[in-house]
Amino acid sequence: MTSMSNASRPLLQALQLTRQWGGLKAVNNVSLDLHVGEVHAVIGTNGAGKSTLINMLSGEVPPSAGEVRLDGQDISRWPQPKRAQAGIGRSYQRTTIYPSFTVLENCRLAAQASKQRPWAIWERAALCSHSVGIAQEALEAAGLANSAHLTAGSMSHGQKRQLEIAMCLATRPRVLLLDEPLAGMGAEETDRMLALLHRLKASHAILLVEHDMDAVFRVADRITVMVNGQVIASDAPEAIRTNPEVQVAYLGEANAH
Ligand SMILES: Nc1ncnc2c1ncn2[C@@H]1O[C@H](COP(=O)(O)OP(=O)(O)OP(=O)(O)O)[C@@H](O)[C@H]1O
Repeated sequence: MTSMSNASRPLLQALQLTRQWGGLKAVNNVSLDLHVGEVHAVIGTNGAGKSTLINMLSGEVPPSAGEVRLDGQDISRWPQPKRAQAGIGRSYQRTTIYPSFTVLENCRLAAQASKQRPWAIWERAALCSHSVGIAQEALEAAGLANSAHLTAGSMSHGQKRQLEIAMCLATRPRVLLLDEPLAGMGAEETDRMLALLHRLKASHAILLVEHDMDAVFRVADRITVMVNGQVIASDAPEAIRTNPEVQVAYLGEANAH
């Protein structure tokens, strides 16, 4: 079955989202749905508005117009921490790990930061066994259980990106907003990450912004194509591959490089 037949209620929805920077509409009237069980990829040329779209879904950038709904509830005015509490997790293009801490410590800090426990600042961090438990679960899910005691800075680029996903999982999200998780990865690291995304989609709704087209077509259940802030197509991968407008606007250009 393709995503075309997905009749479940979307977990996260963008409804006619627009973000204007001065005279530029970086995101222009974009609507899309994220469902548990699906990887929904958003592709487009540099500056198409993909990161701005993610930032509006995660709460880092307020929309100029339109709505974000979680479980049918309008969360457009919720700040980023409240959205994270409600289950919207995201990874960034840049690396956000602490290189001198261990893999487990990085994950535990992410777990702790996501909880509203103002008094926790007085606890010895290592004693916070609840967070350690969550961190270990996240490392297990991300395939890093055996690397828990490595110093994060000593890991390969691919493992660091896996750690970022683990840190995101440690916040116990239901939605994963992933901004170029495959950037700079070799073939083997890419395979590992795609297998991870495939596993995670069973229990998460995943939005994937990614430039690696081969990878996108391997893992996505639905692909939305953006050009100059607007959606020009949103469909199952095979329909996107053969869509003439997409080929002219994007895939042709991508193939030409
Ligand atoms: N804070 C900002 N202030 C002004 N303009 C911005 C800001 N953030 C993004 N833009 C502009 O909005 C447009 C969309 O940028 P965005 O980063 O969302 O694109 P993108 O599709 O993620 O690009 P890339 O693939 O290069 O990451 C670009 O023209 C960019 O210069």
